[in-house]
Amino acid sequence: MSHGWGYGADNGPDTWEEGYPIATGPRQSPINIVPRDAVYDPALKPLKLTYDPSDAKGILNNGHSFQVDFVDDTDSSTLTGGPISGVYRLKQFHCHWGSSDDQGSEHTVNGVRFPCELHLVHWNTKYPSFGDAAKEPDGLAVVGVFLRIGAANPRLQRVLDSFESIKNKGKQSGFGDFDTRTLLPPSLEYWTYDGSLTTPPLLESVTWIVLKQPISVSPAQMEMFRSLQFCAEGEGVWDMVDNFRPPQPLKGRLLRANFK
Ligand SMILES: NS(=O)(=O)c1ccc2oc(=S)[nH]c2c1
Ligand SMILES: [Zn+2]
Repeated sequence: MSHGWGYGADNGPDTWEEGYPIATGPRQSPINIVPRDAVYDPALKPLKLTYDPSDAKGILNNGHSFQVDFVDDTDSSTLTGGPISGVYRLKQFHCHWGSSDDQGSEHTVNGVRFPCELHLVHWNTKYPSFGDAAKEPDGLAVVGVFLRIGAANPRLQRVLDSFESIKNKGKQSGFGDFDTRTLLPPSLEYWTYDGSLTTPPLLESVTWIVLKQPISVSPAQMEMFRSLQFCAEGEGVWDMVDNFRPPQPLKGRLLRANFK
């Protein structure tokens, strides 16, 4: 049985092209963000993120990251404005992180890697579902937030505290009443570009919205991310770390900013 994609030596990002030829496509993510190359676009609207805490459903270890899933059958948790048109619903959030504090993010800024990157995944309600939207060039919008080492972040703690119940792949537990808005930094200034999912199937359906201002995370909190496991219970010990895809070629794409 061919093992699935992952982040190991024999199934990591450099091997993904075998199963997913789009890996070398024209709008792959992540990218290295070079602020001086970003074009300020005054037509870009401010982001409007409206999240209902009661939409939080559960938290899952999917073998690649953890993800917090949301009820998405109404417009109660949405993203509007910014570079997108229409209404996108919050589906899930997850993170990517490193084995040490000097790596872990997927996007980089002037080549600088952050220890962790948060992704808030939304789908365009002009399509019937996330799965349908993920196949469309304007189907998804992911808000990326960098985490940088600093003071412990109390807003993260509720997520981190749930990790002991989802240590291994396939484990899930309830995760209700969570105000996702509290994870965002004070400033919603952003860069935006057309990209893709950063994990297989690498579909080129994502409008990326990467916030300029990071949020904080402490070294001890980063160790809690690293307590998760890639493998299922009883299948050995394989710390869930370095679950990030490195930056991909920009291939002539425009990077815009909603700030000067
Ligand atoms: N890392 S990411 O680009 O935000 C992202 C978001 C949603 C996804 O759904 C599948 S399947 N793979 C995904 C990757
Ligand atoms: Zn992601």
